[in-house]
Amino acid sequence: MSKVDPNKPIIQVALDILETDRAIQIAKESLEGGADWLEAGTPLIKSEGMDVIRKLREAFPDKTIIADMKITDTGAMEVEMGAKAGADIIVVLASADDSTILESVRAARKYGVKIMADLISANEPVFRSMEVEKLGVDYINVHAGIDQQMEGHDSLSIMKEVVRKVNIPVAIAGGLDAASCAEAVSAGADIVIVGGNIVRSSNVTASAKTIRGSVDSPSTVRSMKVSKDEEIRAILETVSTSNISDAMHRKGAMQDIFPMREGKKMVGTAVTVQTFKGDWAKAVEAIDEAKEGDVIVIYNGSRHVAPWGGLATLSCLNKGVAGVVIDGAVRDIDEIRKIGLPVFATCHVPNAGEPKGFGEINSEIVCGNQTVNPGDYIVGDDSGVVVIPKERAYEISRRAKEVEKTEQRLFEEIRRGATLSEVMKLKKWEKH
Ligand SMILES: O=C(CO)[C@H](O)[C@H](O)COP(=O)(O)O
Repeated sequence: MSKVDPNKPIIQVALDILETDRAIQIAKESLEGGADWLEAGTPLIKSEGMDVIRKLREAFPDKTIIADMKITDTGAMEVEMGAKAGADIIVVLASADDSTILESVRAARKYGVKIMADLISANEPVFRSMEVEKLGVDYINVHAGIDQQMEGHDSLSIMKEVVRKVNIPVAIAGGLDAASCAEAVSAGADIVIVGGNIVRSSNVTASAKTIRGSVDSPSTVRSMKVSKDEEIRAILETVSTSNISDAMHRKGAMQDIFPMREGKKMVGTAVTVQTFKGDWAKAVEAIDEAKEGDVIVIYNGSRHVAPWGGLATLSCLNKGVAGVVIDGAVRDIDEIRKIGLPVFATCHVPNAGEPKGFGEINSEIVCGNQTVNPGDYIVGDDSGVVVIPKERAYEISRRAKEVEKTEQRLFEEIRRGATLSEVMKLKKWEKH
């Protein structure tokens, strides 16, 4: 059942979901899209226990089921549990002690199941893959964990080395999408393990089909190399400020800053301006400093005199500035709305201040009660504005994308008729 045909790579869908009934539904939809193997993900097993394996076995009697138990100790006992619950393949951490791996392999032989060794966080993963092969494991998984992926790790380069060193089937996991699956298969992966990009999709079947297509015809998939900044901006264009706030554990949102025109998304890197009540010189000079794709972020601190209006907004638009955020007032709101550049501010008033020239451009400021440094990523939409420190922009943008994917799936379940409290299993997950 769990054989690997070298000419037909396997798609293993990782059911990293917390509830059995949702996991079974998503498993069905993935299989309809062309997935081959079903993995009970580690969070699913932790949430539901080994019973989830029994339920998956009952629902899918002929399918290969993997229990991603990430065994670190008591190998024999845990493999026995997985096998008796109905798993075909049980995952052991490659970084576990040799004695645990040996015991897992022995128990697997006794109960007629296979062992997959997961190289996640293993020291010297290529060398360890050869060692665990010798210890008798049946498959190797070269894996960048979800937290590691958020910081930019990927498993492809290590996988390319591992496939040259071992003779057992090699799986790859870690944020795979259609493009990276195609690349992995072309580089020799026998099994691609895909979680988020299938199970958190609003159309699981279509997403599994896309992966199937890329795995079966990898040469037709084009992947584009882009810079980190381009990647961050591209992700931030697709997520909301609410997704980002969730990803930052409710940090980063500016207080009392509102869109002056709704329906305008803004993504860019900060040019900061510290000014004083109504003094608009530095705010306007910052337009000359700003580059295309920057957001000018101004602390002005007055609700009664505006350091910004229609002329400055048009000047920004001409320079390709992505938007403006002002802790303070703006004026000419009708012109600003017509020009269409995203402008976020505390309020609007008719009074202009004076261009006195106090303050600074590109120093650390506080705007909307959030610290902003030059180069931080600023995102605005109808919900408000969030600041992402530049050092964590790659990680946070990717985490926000995961939040967005999870919400897409929840929206789909609500569209199908469930209530929010049902899809969230609120009662079950209330804090005790
Ligand atoms: O084992 C896992 C995390 O430890 C995941 O199942 C694996 O990384 C696949 O999920 P994704 O494609 O979302 O990374």
